[in-house]
Amino acid sequence: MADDSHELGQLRDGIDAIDGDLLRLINERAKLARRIGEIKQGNIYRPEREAQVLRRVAERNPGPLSAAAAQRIVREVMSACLALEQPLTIAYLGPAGTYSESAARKHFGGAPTLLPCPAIDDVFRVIESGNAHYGVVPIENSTEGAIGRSLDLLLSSPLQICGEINLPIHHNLMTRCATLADVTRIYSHAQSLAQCHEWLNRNLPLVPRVPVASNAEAARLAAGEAGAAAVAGDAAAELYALPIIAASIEDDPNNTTRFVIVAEHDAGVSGSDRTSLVCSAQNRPGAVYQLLAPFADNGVSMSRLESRPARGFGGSRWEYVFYIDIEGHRSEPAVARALEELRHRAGFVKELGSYPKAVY
Ligand SMILES: C=C(O[C@@H]1C=C(C(=O)O)C=C[C@H]1O)C(=O)O
Repeated sequence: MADDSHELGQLRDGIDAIDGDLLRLINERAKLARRIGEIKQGNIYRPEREAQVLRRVAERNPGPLSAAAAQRIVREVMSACLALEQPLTIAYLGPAGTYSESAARKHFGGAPTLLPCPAIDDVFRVIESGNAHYGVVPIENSTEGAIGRSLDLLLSSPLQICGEINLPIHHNLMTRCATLADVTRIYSHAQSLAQCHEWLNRNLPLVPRVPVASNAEAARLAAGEAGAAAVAGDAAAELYALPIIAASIEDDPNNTTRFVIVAEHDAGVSGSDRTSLVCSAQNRPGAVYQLLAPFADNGVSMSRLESRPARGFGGSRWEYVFYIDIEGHRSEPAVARALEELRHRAGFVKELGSYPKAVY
């Protein structure tokens, strides 16, 4: 016992010494970042540089910490360093406690001020009016498909995409009830109820499901009403201090939502990038094939193709617009050539931005 405590004491002295070194080094790093901030003009935040830093952390990580754990730590260090250069305000689809908030924190860390917006339209508006630096909006869900409003706004807004965030979506059942048997109604967003319907059918088949505006709103209601439960994420449980009585109840364990970061500019080259664009095709045979040929001809991979009704865009001439994600940055020769050829073929092309692929 005495030896044990002697060894523990030595180990803790070792940890204290390392923490001292870490603190000194982190502050040295912060001074360099601050100096870079003084030299840089305009755009302070560099998504491509942050992606490179995080990728290198995974490549060089000697363990035993997992690459993801090491990346989360460095993400927070960068977040704090960037705040010294420029305190950021990030708009997101609120209210507080939503998955959009979790996505914003995952990407920007703890330092920025987060500004919850009541609708996706408001996220675009506050950035356009200069009341936030960047915005986080959902763009597609692996189970439910595209988020139409975000696609429509990207088409009509001058904002660009400067980054993407993949967030695994884990729904939890949270309630003040002691057991499942005490739950008399379940609040959640309709999409989340749909994503958990097998679990709910199995475990709470007779309990009414009440769709509400957001998962965070569901948690707020469940916190205040006896017998009520909510299906929502960890952030909502924490915000409303609701005990989770069943975790990860989504039917598809790989359920993931992809978010994009919108800003006045897109990002520079990081070495592993994606480019998003939207274009129109006429409603005639072979039109879509014609549109896509420049990518194949230039060896550019396409990672996503989504069509949407043109909805008054471009008069009645175009029936559909196509949202296309390709691999590579618009400044890379093969991508630039493919885009140039596309411009000759499509009635309309809008580049939505080039940005680093999500790192983790
Ligand atoms: C330090 C810089 O500015 C910011 C902070 C970074 C960091 O802490 O590593 C990286 C990119 C920028 O968002 C930089 O441009 O290198």
